[in-house]
Amino acid sequence: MSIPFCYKPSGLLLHSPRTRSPLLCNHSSSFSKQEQAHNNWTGLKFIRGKKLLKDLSTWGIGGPCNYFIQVLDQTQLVSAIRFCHEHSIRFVIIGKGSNCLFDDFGFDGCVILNRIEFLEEERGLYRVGSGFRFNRLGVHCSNEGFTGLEFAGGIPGTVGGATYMNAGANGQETADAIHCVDIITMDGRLHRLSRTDLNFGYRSSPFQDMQELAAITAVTFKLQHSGSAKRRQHEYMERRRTSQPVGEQSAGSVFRNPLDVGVAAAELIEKAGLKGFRVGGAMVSKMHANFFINCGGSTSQDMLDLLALVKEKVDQKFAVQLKEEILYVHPHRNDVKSKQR
Ligand SMILES: NC(=O)C1=CN([C@@H]2O[C@H](COP(=O)(O)OP(=O)(O)OC[C@H]3O[C@@H](n4cnc5c(N)ncnc54)[C@H](OP(=O)(O)O)[C@@H]3O)[C@@H](O)[C@H]2O)C=CC1
Ligand SMILES: C=C(O[C@H]1[C@H](O)[C@@H](CO)O[C@H](OP(=O)(O)OP(=O)(O)OC[C@H]2O[C@@H](n3ccc(=O)[nH]c3=O)[C@H](O)[C@@H]2O)[C@@H]1NC(C)=O)C(=O)O
Repeated sequence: MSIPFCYKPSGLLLHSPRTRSPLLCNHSSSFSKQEQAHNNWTGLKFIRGKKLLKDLSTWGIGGPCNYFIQVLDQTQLVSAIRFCHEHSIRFVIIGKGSNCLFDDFGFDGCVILNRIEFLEEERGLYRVGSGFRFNRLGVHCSNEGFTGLEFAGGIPGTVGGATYMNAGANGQETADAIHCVDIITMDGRLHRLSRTDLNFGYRSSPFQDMQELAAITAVTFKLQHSGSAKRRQHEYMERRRTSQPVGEQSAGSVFRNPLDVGVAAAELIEKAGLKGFRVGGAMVSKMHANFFINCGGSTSQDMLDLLALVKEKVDQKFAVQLKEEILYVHPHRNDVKSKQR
């Protein structure tokens, strides 16, 4: 199946979460007892009010979500989305939570944790579940002598997250290796989108603006043979270990590089004298200035304040307006701007 038109990304707001509201139904939840901790729905077990988002994010920040469900295959994912539709519950799909800032107030909708992890391979074509670890895929393909995903080694996200963000490093991007993407739309239908119909950019994908998208379920990558892929993957991993605070609680780069300026966000932040700068438990990494660390006990507000302060200082000093790469998931609303200062 394919969607017969081309999705074009418009101006992106990467700091704005695409918390998806159910489009079809409008009746209220059938759960009468709010204190009920678990619910079964067509065999799926929803955890109510007890799952802490800090345990689902690499930043280690975030309060409880109203509903939580882990899905292991596409059928379960469709059922979970249908459940949200039928009970008018907003939902977000997350992978490793390596690019998300959750709020201490949590999330009043449903968090769907994507664990669709299959891998099918045939002569350079790798069809992978969107919950498959991107790091593991990069190492696996490079070890098998295929080039295109060497940069994925060391990236903490999932294949779905990497496709959604068009993750990149070391001059390679996820989009360059994509052959096609399988998605579920909000009406519950499955579609296969060919790479030629998808416009990607630096850290941008058509999925970020696709109103009818419910979730990416699988991605097929087309890779070429290369005798040097394994060596390159090792080099990239070593470079990452020596330049990024790998063992600390972070969400990778917090700002996108301002391509029009031609200077990395990290360099601007360092030159503004902000390395090691702290707000509460949140700190600009002393190792890499575009990584913000939860040094222990950072609240979401600490991190939001640090983001705002760094933006302000860089703007004052260099007249450059940094844009977030990370996604802030607002606890109640789709509109996050009111929360950011
Ligand atoms: N280059 C590097 O070193 C690093 C790169 N990263 C990148 O950050 C990204 C984070 O990946 P990951 O941790 O898995 O993502 P997250 O769990 O952080 O999810 C982030 C957002 O991506 C969207 N998303 C994730 N999975 C899916 C899916 N299957 N279908 C539709 N939307 C989805 C959702 O957006 P919404 O809610 O708006 O729909 C979600 O809120 C990756 O691109 C990763 O490679 C992260 C750290 C370091
Ligand atoms: C970590 C991420 O991706 C990373 C990816 O791992 C690396 C490696 O290729 O390249 C990007 O970082 P980056 O642009 O900061 O790359 P680096 O090579 O570390 O630094 C760029 C430049 O900034 C300078 N730099 C870096 C860190 C620092 O504290 N100070 C500084 O001045 C470096 O000297 C270099 O001249 C991606 N980030 C973005 C926003 O494009 C992520 O997306 O989460």
